[in-house]
Amino acid sequence: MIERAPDTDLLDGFLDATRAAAAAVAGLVGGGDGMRIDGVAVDALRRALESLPVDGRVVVGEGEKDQAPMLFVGERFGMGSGPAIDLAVDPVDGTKLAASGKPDSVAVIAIAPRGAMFDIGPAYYLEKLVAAGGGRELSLADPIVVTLDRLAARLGRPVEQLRVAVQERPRNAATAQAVTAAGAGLVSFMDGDVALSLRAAAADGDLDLLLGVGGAPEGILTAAAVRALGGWMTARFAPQSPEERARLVEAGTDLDREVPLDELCRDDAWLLLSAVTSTALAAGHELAGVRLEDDGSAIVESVVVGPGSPLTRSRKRLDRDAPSGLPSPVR
Ligand SMILES: O=P(O)(O)OC[C@H]1O[C@](O)(COP(=O)(O)O)[C@@H](O)[C@@H]1O
Ligand SMILES: [Mn+2]
Repeated sequence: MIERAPDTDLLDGFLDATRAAAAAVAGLVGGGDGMRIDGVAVDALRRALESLPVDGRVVVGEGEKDQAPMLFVGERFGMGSGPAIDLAVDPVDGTKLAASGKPDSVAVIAIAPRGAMFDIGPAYYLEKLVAAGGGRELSLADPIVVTLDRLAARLGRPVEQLRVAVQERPRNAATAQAVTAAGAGLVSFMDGDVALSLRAAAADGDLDLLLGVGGAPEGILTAAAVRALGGWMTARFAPQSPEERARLVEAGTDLDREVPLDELCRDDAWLLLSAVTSTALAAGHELAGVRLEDDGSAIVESVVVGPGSPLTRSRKRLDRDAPSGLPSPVR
């Protein structure tokens, strides 16, 4: 879809929005106030998106489930003319990690041509399978032991050498147990499944697979990057409360259907993220968390994942007074 691909300047404009979000929360990292972090990041993102030369629409917002500040689904942004771009956004994935100064917290968006990203509707949660090295034969419908055998065969390594990330939640306990019982290495993580999913999709053996139920918006953000990383992903709805289930049923959702990567993201897409705290994305790709300098400027490390450019890194200083820079430094 080259004719509709955002040009380099536009991609950098979107990346600047995540940089502005990371820079805006720099002074709040480790301060314990996750809600404030979310609010400040949302404001900075929204402001940076306003001036982009696009006809922009938010299709996946984040924060509703936790009543956190958010960009709303359906919200329009940009100057109104230019390419029709859909946006999935999580101003800070890993808010708790940022509030406690722990790794893997990122300001993250994904962009794609209009209509390309799967509509999660009223879903808060998805069950996800994210794998390295391609593998459309891997399905959530199979027992985990079968999936691990298939992945091991595809990667040419014994199951014992596979590393499988599972978010540490009671809802994922059986999954974690099945991974361990099959003899694979379990990597439990508390939060931040966008960063962990990218590591799982990258074919470098750092992580080989991510399994379990996590946030639905994070799933769509992840899908945008998995193709470019040469990985595989599949997901299905996994409502975690009767209310969520009822909302999905009301919306006519087929809860049993597994949604493969080419439906989660139907066209070329780009994931753009800036590190709030230090974030490993693949072997040899570790982003430093945002750093505030004495003069009030912020150093932000970022990455773009997209067609033809898996994991393009950058580092940028955002001056306190720059138009697209820090809104007003928070300390
Ligand atoms: O914390 P929950 O409700 O189990 O939801 C899981 C989701 O929360 C996170 O751990 C953190 O997300 P936020 O910081 O955006 O709230 C995600 O990475 C994950 O997908
Ligand atoms: Mn999140």
